[in-house]
Amino acid sequence: MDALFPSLPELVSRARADLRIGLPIVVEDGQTRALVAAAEALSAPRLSAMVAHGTAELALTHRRAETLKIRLYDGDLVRLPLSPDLRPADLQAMIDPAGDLSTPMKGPFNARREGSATLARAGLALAKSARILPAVVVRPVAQAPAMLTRVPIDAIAPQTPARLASVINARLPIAATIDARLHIFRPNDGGEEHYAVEIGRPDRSNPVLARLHSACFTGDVLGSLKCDCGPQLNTALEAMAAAGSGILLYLNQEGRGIGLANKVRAYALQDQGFDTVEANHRLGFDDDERDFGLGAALLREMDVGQVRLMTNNPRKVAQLQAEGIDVVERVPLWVGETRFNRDYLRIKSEKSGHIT
Ligand SMILES: Nc1nc2c(ncn2[C@@H]2O[C@H](COP(=O)(O)OP(=O)(O)OP(=O)(O)O)[C@@H](O)[C@H]2O)c(=O)[nH]1
Ligand SMILES: [Zn+2]
Repeated sequence: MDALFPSLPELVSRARADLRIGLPIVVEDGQTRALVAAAEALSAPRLSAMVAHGTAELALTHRRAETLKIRLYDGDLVRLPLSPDLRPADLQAMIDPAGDLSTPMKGPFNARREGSATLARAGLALAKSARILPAVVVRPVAQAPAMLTRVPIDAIAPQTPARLASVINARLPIAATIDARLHIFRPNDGGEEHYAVEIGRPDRSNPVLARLHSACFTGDVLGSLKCDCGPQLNTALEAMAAAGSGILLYLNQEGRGIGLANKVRAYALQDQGFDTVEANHRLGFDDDERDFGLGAALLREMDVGQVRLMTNNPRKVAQLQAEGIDVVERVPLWVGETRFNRDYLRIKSEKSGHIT
């Protein structure tokens, strides 16, 4: 029978789906457990039920805490006590920076010092991996309610990478070359699928011309002028076609790993005057939430051990090296500057260390 029960990665997958639809989950650390719900997705009746006992708290990342001027006692996060008469609009104002400038009189907020932040931290990690705002309502409980998904804390540890399996590949003639093949990879934790475009037949005994491209719906599909992703994608494919071979990994890490909805939230903040990094911070995210270990795992899956990597991002080079992929050369990829993305590209080199 045990074979029919959910594995830890499967529980995480369920938990992510539950959070996104506004259902609380139970996070357990030994005998300690709490209900955890995504603040963004909670309906008014569920929010009332979560805060009714007066023991619930709101966990926010240190990035959001900085914007709200909340003193940190837990290092990377804060826990704010929630009163039983909390109104949905007040919660919204704490978690969502959209109204920070129009209603700047929030607070002062005092974070909890007593108790453990372990379950709250796990809840925030899950919310990030579900691509929703990193803001969770946490309520300690003695017993786990039977109908809710229960996740042991060990399953949520960020150092537990998903295993990726090749699903299928097929020939795909594209504008850059007719000699291309599209590969689909699927993780075992219900997360996003990732793709590889293989151009020609790369010789694995030599360094392979490679690119880790992060999904950008606005740039890749709509031709947005706010970033350089579309031109980078096309230029990389054309360079591989010209060289006769190469591998472009298309990683579904939209918005530097925060998801499209949050990226568009960041764009709305950029409309208010914040830059790309400040916008991420106000939403509660770090500058870059991507894990390029994923790229290394896919390259290994495709039998590639050495690459000439097309990128301006030194983090990509460092993370691939750290994961055992030999980056023998960095090939710069500066294309697609427009008057709409000039500041964005400048901020990337000033704040994110991109090599110009
Ligand atoms: N959060 C956020 N993500 C953005 C923004 N603009 C573009 N992105 C995302 O950033 C990712 C592309 O990252 P880049 O920094 O252009 O490129 P890189 O992949 O880090 O580095 P290169 O290899 O040099 O291109 C894609 O996932 C885009 O969706 C933004 O303003 N905010
Ligand atoms: Zn883009």
